[in-house]
Amino acid sequence: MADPSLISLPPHHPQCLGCGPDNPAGLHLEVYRDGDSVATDVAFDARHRGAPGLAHGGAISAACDDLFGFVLYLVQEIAVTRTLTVNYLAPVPLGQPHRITARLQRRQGRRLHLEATGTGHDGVTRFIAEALFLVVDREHFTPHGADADVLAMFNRPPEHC
Ligand SMILES: CCCCC/C=C\C/C=C\C/C=C\C/C=C\CCCC(=O)SCCNC(=O)CCNC(=O)[C@H](O)C(C)(C)COP(=O)(O)OP(=O)(O)OC[C@H]1O[C@@H](n2cnc3c(N)ncnc32)[C@H](O)[C@@H]1OP(=O)(O)O
Repeated sequence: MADPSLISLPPHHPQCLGCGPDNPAGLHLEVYRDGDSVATDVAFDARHRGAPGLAHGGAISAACDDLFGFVLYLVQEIAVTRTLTVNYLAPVPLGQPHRITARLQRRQGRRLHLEATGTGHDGVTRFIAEALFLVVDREHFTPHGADADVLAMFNRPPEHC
């Protein structure tokens, strides 16, 4: 993503399936903030194959889910996926870059309603996603090993995102 007005966001942690640079099985998403939205360019490869030549729906879903996890930086809340719905509008060919853009659609108390769109560089929108994330407290994660540094990233002032 070459636009210098976009702000790079840090990965959730180095081993994250979606964005962790040190996860050998990961998607290695690099995510940017663009105003109230977040975006990533992803080209699914042979590791993400579903039907021959095409991306697996689960890989697409994982990319959307992880990107929604970056909207949390803007909302400044810690939340987890309760529901995730992907509409697969058209097959996603391997090796073709797609831009996924996500944002908060609305908030109702603990409920964060999120939406995303995945569009190829050819201009074709091939998938859209909606998710319900529920805000949780830090104790949701701490028994499983999340440390304070990771958790603090979700509560930084927005100007630092
Ligand atoms: C996302 C990142 C979070 C960051 C955390 C920070 C550090 C962790 C370390 C690193 C993170 C790294 C990577 C992850 C980043 C991104 C990945 C993408 C995100 C994920 O991959 S994340 C994993 C998958 N995810 C889960 O592992 C969740 C498992 N699940 C639960 O842990 C519980 O399920 C929980 C806590 C979610 C809720 O449990 P609960 O008991 O607190 O809440 P409850 O069920 O009572 O619902 C409360 C209110 O929501 C309403 N409600 C419920 N369902 C509804 C529906 N479908 N439609 C409309 N309303 C609904 C109810 O009606 C009620 O409403 P009311 O309050 O008005 O009564």
